Parts: sequence; structure tokens; C-alpha cells
Amino acid sequence: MSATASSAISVATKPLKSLSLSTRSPLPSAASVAFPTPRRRLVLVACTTGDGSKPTILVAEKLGEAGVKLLEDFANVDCSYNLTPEELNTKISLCDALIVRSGTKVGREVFESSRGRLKVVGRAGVGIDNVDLSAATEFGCLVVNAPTANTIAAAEHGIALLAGMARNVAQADASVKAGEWKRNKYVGVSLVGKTLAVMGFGKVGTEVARRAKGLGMRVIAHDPYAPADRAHAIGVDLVSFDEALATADFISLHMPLTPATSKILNDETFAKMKKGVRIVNVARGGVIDEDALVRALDAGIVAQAALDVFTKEPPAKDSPLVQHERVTVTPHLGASTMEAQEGVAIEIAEAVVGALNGELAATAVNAPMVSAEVLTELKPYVILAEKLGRLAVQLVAGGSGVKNVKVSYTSARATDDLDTRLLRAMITKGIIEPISDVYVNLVNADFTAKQRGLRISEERVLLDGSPENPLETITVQLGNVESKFASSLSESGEVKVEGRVKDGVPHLTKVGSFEVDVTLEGSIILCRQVDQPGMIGTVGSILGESNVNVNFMSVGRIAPRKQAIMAIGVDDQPSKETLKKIGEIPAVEEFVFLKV
Ligand SMILES: NC(=O)C1=CN([C@@H]2O[C@H](COP(=O)(O)OP(=O)(O)OC[C@H]3O[C@@H](n4cnc5c(N)ncnc54)[C@H](O)[C@@H]3O)[C@@H](O)[C@H]2O)C=CC1
Ligand SMILES: O=C(O)C(=O)COP(=O)(O)O
Repeated sequence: MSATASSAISVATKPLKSLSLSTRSPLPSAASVAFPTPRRRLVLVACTTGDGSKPTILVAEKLGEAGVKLLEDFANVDCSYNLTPEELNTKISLCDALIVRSGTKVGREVFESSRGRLKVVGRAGVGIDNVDLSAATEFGCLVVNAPTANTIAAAEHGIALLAGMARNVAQADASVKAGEWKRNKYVGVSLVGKTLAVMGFGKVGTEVARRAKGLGMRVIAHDPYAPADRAHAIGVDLVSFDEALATADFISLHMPLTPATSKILNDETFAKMKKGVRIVNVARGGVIDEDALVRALDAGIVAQAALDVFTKEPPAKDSPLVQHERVTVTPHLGASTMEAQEGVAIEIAEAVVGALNGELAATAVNAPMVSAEVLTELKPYVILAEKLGRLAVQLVAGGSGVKNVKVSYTSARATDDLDTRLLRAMITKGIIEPISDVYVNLVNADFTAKQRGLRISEERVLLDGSPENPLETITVQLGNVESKFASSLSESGEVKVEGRVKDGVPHLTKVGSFEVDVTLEGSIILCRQVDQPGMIGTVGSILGESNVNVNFMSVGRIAPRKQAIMAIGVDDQPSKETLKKIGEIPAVEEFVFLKV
């Protein structure tokens, strides 16, 4: 890549545009020689250390043994618990992955301190509010969680707190242990027939609802994103937030902590509740304004609360909330069963190992989720996309910035049947990486493009015919640039390269208006020449004399004896001398050497 283009990329991102046309582009008719099929591993997100050594995984909080074992089979595992933030920041620069639970704050400084080495953060549990997702995304670090293995544990703990609170189990236990016997003081309330409002009808909320139904409670739920039919299927009515507050005898919180849910229970919302309501929180402490809860308890609006989670963990020993007589507390135990911890450990270990191997985890939090089948089918096209981006940017002459990228996909598949996010990310990677020191992956591709002012527009061209392949061709065009190989310019003046996948192997099939056919492996020499006999032999012997192995050659021409483009795939990088000799062949009008 020319060094001059390295200052090129600048400006903003354009939203995805879909266009459906009914045209079938003709197949390229390039003459070709030889056909190697080297294949490449798909690395979408992270990858193991380039030098073949084992990656290092820091496990910063207690993880089930089965998970640790899985990690140890693959990596050097450093189980260091209770690190101070400073110790974590120091260690992280030597780690490829970090696994945490809810007790470790993974803030921006962790990613900064890692200096690009940290590729995966695994959250051994559901809530990812302790991980700075925007910083992770910016640094191209994948965040994965283990969203399913602790659902039942959290739901059971919610039910335990609900029933225990209603019958004053914790307070009565403490009283008996203190030598008292106060049967009248600890008279409880019954659950049967009472209304429970489940706030957040996701995995845990649904399981709490099911169990509460079994206890004879009337269950309503509030969740702006939950489908009503899922609620109806288990006999739960979805209601508005205010209706839930106004009707509930018990409120159980199961939404994530987000800017929208932060302190969602506050003075104003407590005021809307039925007097004597009882509250259970196994979600996150931050969804309740804890000072307001103390006021609501003292005012008699809230009769009791049972809390597993707190805004600050552990809470201060003298916290008026924790010490409140009508409040029951547990130290964030929702996920803490033997079964859940083994499950979570295995779930997160598999996700982290997969991600370090370059696979896209199904539980990725900050990258598009792509099913395994779609990924398998798209794999060669993803490789093609990256290589076309890489090739196109190398055709740009120095001094002109790449700002506008137009990507065109031809496919016989319906528009909504093709998810182009992966392809777009890989084209971005191909364009940006050769001209900067930024590591681009599926996680940070859109962010990096936007930051560099790269405007990427996409169009879909719908082909007739049977949609056997997800895609026929991908074309990458770079607008408003000068090219160091004029023949790569389209009629409208853009650097243009087109490729397709043949027998699972990415091929370059068009450069500018010239049809060629060369596998996208190793390096390529593109020559424009006057079409005449003997050219393949002349160039081939110059390369042969220099011991450069040619793996593929194809000639694309406009018409016989007029101009032609010869695309030569080479395994080794020719010396400057060799390239000079090619340039000196009288019929050669221009040529360029490109690394794929
Ligand atoms: N105490 C503990 O040890 C544990 C705590 N948790 C907490 O429980 C939460 C829920 O976990 P899952 O059910 O597995 O997650 P989930 O993602 O399956 O469910 C969360 C639900 O909350 C809903 N929601 C989002 N915003 C809302 C709002 N403003 N009002 C009402 N509902 C809203 C979502 O639509 C979703 O259905 C987690 O985010 C985590 O913080 C989870 C496991 C263990
Ligand atoms: O999974 C969750 O969201 C939890 O809150 C469980 O947290 P923990 O892994 O037990 O620190």
C-alpha cells in the first residue's frame, strides 16, 4: 500500500440503503490458467496470539471448576480474585481475555490499559452493567455473557425472598437466635390470591411468574418489549407501568439496569403504589432510588422489601436501608447455586474460547448475532468482502482521501434474506487496516468507519433465478479518489473491483471495466497492456527468472488486439527489480502490485 494514502480516510457513515433491481449481470469471460484453492480461517472478532503461543485468560472472580478446566485446555489461565482496580489495570496488558462476574468493574481504563491486547470480556452471568460497552466496542473488544444458565437460580431466589419476606423468616430467625420467642410480632401475610407485578418479563421474570402462579397468586407483568402472547400463554396479563404499580400487592423487579431503568422506583413512583406494597429486588440495586425506598418504608407505603442487590455492593454496614427492620437482605446470591455456577462457568468458557478462536459467539453483547448456519454459508463471502476492500484501497493513489465507499451486492435472494452487517464490517476492515494501525473487527467496524469519516452506502441488486448462493457478486467502489492504476476506474471515475465466490474460493472478477479471473490469495500483479500474443509468456518468464511462483494468470480484454488486463497471482513478493522489468515490457502500459 502506498504510504501516501495513509492519511486518506476521513468523514461520516451513511445508513444502509436497500435497492432492488431486476438485472442479471453477465458472468465474466476471462481466460484463465491454473487454479489453486488455499483456504483461510475466518476471523471475525478476535484471534489467538499470532505467534502460536497460548492466549492468556484472566479469571477475576470465582468461576465454576468445569469452566476453568475448559479454559485451561486452551489457554494459560490466571485465576486472580479480589484484584484492586490498579492491579487489574496492570495485569490486563498481558491478557487476551478477561472473565468477570458482577463484582468487577470493567471500565474504560481497563481497555486503555490493555493497549489493544484484550480481545474478549466474558461476563459469567447476565447483567453487563459493570462493563463499559461503548469503550469495549471502541477498542474492538468483544463482550459475551452467559444469559441462560442462572435464570432458574435467580427466579428461585426471587420466590425465596418473596415467601420469606411475607412470613418474616429472616427477622424471626434472628429473634429466636437472640433468645426471643415473639409469635405475635412475626405474623405474616398470605400469598394466595394476592397480585404480584413482575416488572421485566424476560427470562427470570417469566420463571418467577410461573412459580408465583403455582403459589396461587394473580400475576400481572409490565415489560414494554415483551410479546403479549408469551404472557397470555402462562396466564399473565401485560399491563402499563402505572397500572402495575397501582394494583400490585407485591412487586418483583426483573429488568436490566440501563439509563432508562435507573431509579425507576423513586419518590414519585412509590407514591403511585398501593399502601402496604411489598417489594422484591433480585435485578439490580440501581433500579431503585434507595433513599426514596427508606422514605417509602418509613411512610408506610412500602410494608416490606427483600433485596438481593444494591446500588453499591457491598452496601455500607450502617446503610439505613440494610438496617431497616422491615427489610430482608442477601449478598447478591441470585445466581449462587451450585448448579447455576457450573452452568454459567461452562457457558462463558465456551463463549470465550470460541471468540478467541475467531468465532462469533451467539451470546455476543456488542456485535451482531449471526446464527451458525448463516455464518457457515456467508464465510467465503465474508473473506471475499475483506479482500475486495483491501484491494480497492491499494488501488488508490496517494494524496486523495477515501471518503465514499459504495458496496453493491447482487443476489437472487430476497432483500431481507441477506444480512450484510458482517460483509460491511469486513469491507471496512479491508479498507482501513492497510492504511492505519487500527485493528478493525466486527465489533468496532461501524464505529471506526464513522470515526474516520468513511461513508459506506450499500445497495442490493436483485437477480432473477434461483437463490442457491446467498450472493453472486460483491462490488466495492471508492469515490472521489485518484487511482494509481487508471484501468481500475469505472466509467464514472471510481476505483472499482468486483469479486465472486467460486467453489468456495473468493475470486477477483472485475477491475474497473475489465473482466479478469484470479483467486484472491497471496499477491496479485495487475498489468494493462496492448493485447498481443506472447504477453503471458514474457511476464511469466521474468517472474520465473526471479524465482517468483505464479499461481494464477488471467487476461481480461475489451476486444481482441486492443487493451487487456493481465491479472497474475503470485505466491512470493517480487523484488523491485523484477517489477521494474515487467514495467519495461514495451506493450505494458501500466501495472500495479497488490497484496491480498
Ligand atoms: N441477583 C442476581 O444474582 C441476578 C440478577 N439478574 C438480573 O436480572 C435481570 C434480568 O435477567 P434476565 O431475565 O435473564 O434478562 P432478560 O433480558 O431475559 O429480561 C429482562 C427483561 O426486562 C425487560 N425490560 C427492559 N426495560 C424494561 C423496562 N423499562 N420496564 C420493564 N421491563 C423492561 C426486557 O424487555 C426483558 O424482557 C438481569 O439484567 C440482571 O441484572 C440476573 C441473574 C441473576
Ligand atoms: O447474572 C447476573 O446478572 C447476576 O447478577 C449474577 O451475578 P454474579 O455472577 O453472581 O456476580
